[in-house]
Parts: sequence; C-alpha cells; structure tokens
Amino acid sequence: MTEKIGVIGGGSWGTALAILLSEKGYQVEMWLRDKLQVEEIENSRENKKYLPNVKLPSNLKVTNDLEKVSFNKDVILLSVPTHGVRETLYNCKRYINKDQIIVNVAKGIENDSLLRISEIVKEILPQNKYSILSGPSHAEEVAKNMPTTVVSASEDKTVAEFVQDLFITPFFRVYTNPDVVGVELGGSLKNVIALGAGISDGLECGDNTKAALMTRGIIEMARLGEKMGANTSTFAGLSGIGDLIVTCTSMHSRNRRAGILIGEGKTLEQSIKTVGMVVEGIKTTKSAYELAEKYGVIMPITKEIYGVLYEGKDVKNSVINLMLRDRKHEMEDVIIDKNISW
Ligand SMILES: NC(=O)C1=CN([C@@H]2O[C@H](COP(=O)(O)OP(=O)(O)OC[C@H]3O[C@@H](n4cnc5c(N)ncnc54)[C@H](OP(=O)(O)O)[C@@H]3O)[C@@H](O)[C@H]2O)C=CC1
Ligand SMILES: O=C(CO)COP(=O)(O)O
Repeated sequence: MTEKIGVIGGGSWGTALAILLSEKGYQVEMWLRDKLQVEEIENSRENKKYLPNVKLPSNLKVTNDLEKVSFNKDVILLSVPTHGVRETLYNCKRYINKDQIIVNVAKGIENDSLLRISEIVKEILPQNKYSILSGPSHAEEVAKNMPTTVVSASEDKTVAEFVQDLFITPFFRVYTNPDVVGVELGGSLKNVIALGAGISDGLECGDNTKAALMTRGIIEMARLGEKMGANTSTFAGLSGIGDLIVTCTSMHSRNRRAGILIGEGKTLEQSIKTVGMVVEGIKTTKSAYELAEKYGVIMPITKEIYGVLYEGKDVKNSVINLMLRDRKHEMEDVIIDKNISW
C-alpha cells in the first residue's frame, strides 16, 4: 500500500484532498508557500483562508519546506494554480526521484507556452509517471463528504488505476480514462465558459442564455480538443460536460463568481480581488484564444470573453455579436465529419 503523499499547494483544493487522503490512513504532508499560514494552520488545525470551518485530521502534517514535502514520497499531488506549476516544480525537482507518481489537479493551460500541465511536467520531470485527476468537484462539497465523481487520466493504465484506488472513497468515486489531452482541456476550457455563464448572470440574462452558453460552449471546447488530439467523447464525460455544468451553475465557482462581477460592471482587477482566490479561467481565456488561432478553430464564445477581459469590449456588445453571427446548422461539425447532407 502506498503510504506517503506530498501535497504541493494548500489552497482549497489541495487542503480538501489532503484531508480525504489523510482520512483514508495515508501519511500526508501538505506544503504552503506562506510560512505564517503554515503556523496558523498548525495552531488552529484549520485552513481558515481557503477552506474555513473544516478541521484537519490529526495525522495531516503541514510544512513550508519543499524538500520535506517532496523527498521520499510515493506520490506528489500537484495542487498549485497553473501559473505556479512550472516554478514550483523547478524548485522541488532536486528532491523528487523518477519513481514518484505525479498527480496533477490544477485546471489550466500555461500562458505564452500554451502547454497543458502534463506537458510542463514532462519537460521538468521527463521520467515520472503522470495522472490528471479532474471532474465536477468543488472543494467545499468534497470536504463535507458530498457524493462526488471525478476521472483519473493517464497514458499508463496502471497509473490511472493506481490513482483511482488511491483516492476512491464511498463519497468520492473515481473513474479512469486514457485521454490525458481531453481531460486536461475539458477541465481548463470549462472555466472560460463558466466566466461567460457568470457574466450572463451578472447581466441578469436568464436560464435560456446560460443553457445556450453551456451547450454551444461544450461544442467549441470539443472542436479545439479534437484538433489537439483529444477524443471528443471525453467532452461528454465528467471532465467535460460534468465539470462545465457544476462550474456554470454553482455558487462555489470562483470563475462564475468573477464573471458575475464583470457582468455587473466591475473591472477585471476588482473582480479578481473580490473573489480572493484563484480564478483560473482568466489566464486560460488568453491561452484558449491563442490556441484557437494556432489551430485555426472557431471558438466564438471564447473569442468574445477574450475581448471583454483583454480588449475592453463591452459585454452587451459581445452578447449581440454572438447572437448575430452567420446562421448555421447546429451540428455543423458532425455533418462535415460524417459527410451527412439533407
Ligand atoms: N477549489 C476547487 O474546488 C477546485 C480547484 N481546482 C483547481 O486546483 C488548482 C488550485 O486551486 P485552489 O486550491 O482552488 O486555489 P485557492 O485559490 O484556493 O488557493 C491557491 C493556493 O495556491 C497558492 N499559490 C498561488 N500562486 C502560487 C504560486 N505562484 N506558486 C505557488 N503557490 C501559489 C496560494 O498561496 P498564497 O495564499 O500564498 O497566495 C494558495 O495556497 C486550480 O488549478 C483550480 O482550478 C480543481 C478542482 C476543484
Ligand atoms: O473546477 C472546479 C470544480 O470542479 C472549481 O471551479 P472554480 O475554480 O470556478 O471554483
């Protein structure tokens, strides 16, 4: 049985998963970059900043030391936001050996390089086995043992199944999938659409609008995914439509909450500050927009959200732009694929 797990990143998600793994009886140590926060958590046995009102089990250790969290662990759980993954991995690379399995739970695409997390990990730790764990799973609900389902994706079936065994509990059901590209893209791109769903709520558009954004959103996500080598059926699964539903509708979603504030007329900076936690979709919108250009994929919702976030476009004009696009067949991509005509 795997005994030792280092959790790198003690935000809401890292903390919720560290609790789950500790309660399963593993030896878990969680790293946070802020020394004062580590002391505060040790004293109160609670992560008041990111996961308040949830007590940490007594066997869960907390540290500020990257060597302690990385060295001699069987599994490294990467739970820092996407923009911090590269630097954090570089800083702990010297303590990690090739037999340690890397499990990533961050949902984003790196700016500028346009790399998914598995690609960053491959660059820095080329010999280590990798799995992404993703799906509709708000930390606040997992911490309360509310039934949740996620997917473990790895190129290596034994690794995907190992991670499934590691995390599965009666409340946290883990499926497997070989499609790393699809699972990583689903978890990242849904945050862009969730910003849009939030903007729609902030504008007081109704449920029709949100259903439209979600349905047309998953189509453009899958369109990019297919060009990038994903299996389009993955977008119909937990890390695609599943996570899109939860993020576009939940009051826990930071992406949706940031979108609501933008829709209400707050600036991007005000919205990020008010949410006070990582809003991955903001950086991912830029990466997704650039990937769409690079692969020549039409992503109208992503393009409008990019315009609002990065070009100062008026949100109401963006809605009009989306509604007044050229008329088209709903299943255009399918029709082209299967050569179907009327
Ligand atoms: N919360 C959730 O329900 C879920 C989150 N995720 C994903 O998990 C990842 C982590 O998110 P989450 O835990 O929610 O984030 P939070 O906003 O709750 O916490 C962010 C954590 O990351 C730290 N951090 C921020 N920037 C850096 C950096 N550059 N280097 C190292 N550490 C950094 C913060 O430290 P400090 O306080 O010092 O700034 C804080 O501990 C994201 O990709 C998110 O999309 C996935 C599924 C569910
Ligand atoms: O990915 C998540 C739930 O599955 C968390 O979404 P937010 O980052 O929008 O809170």
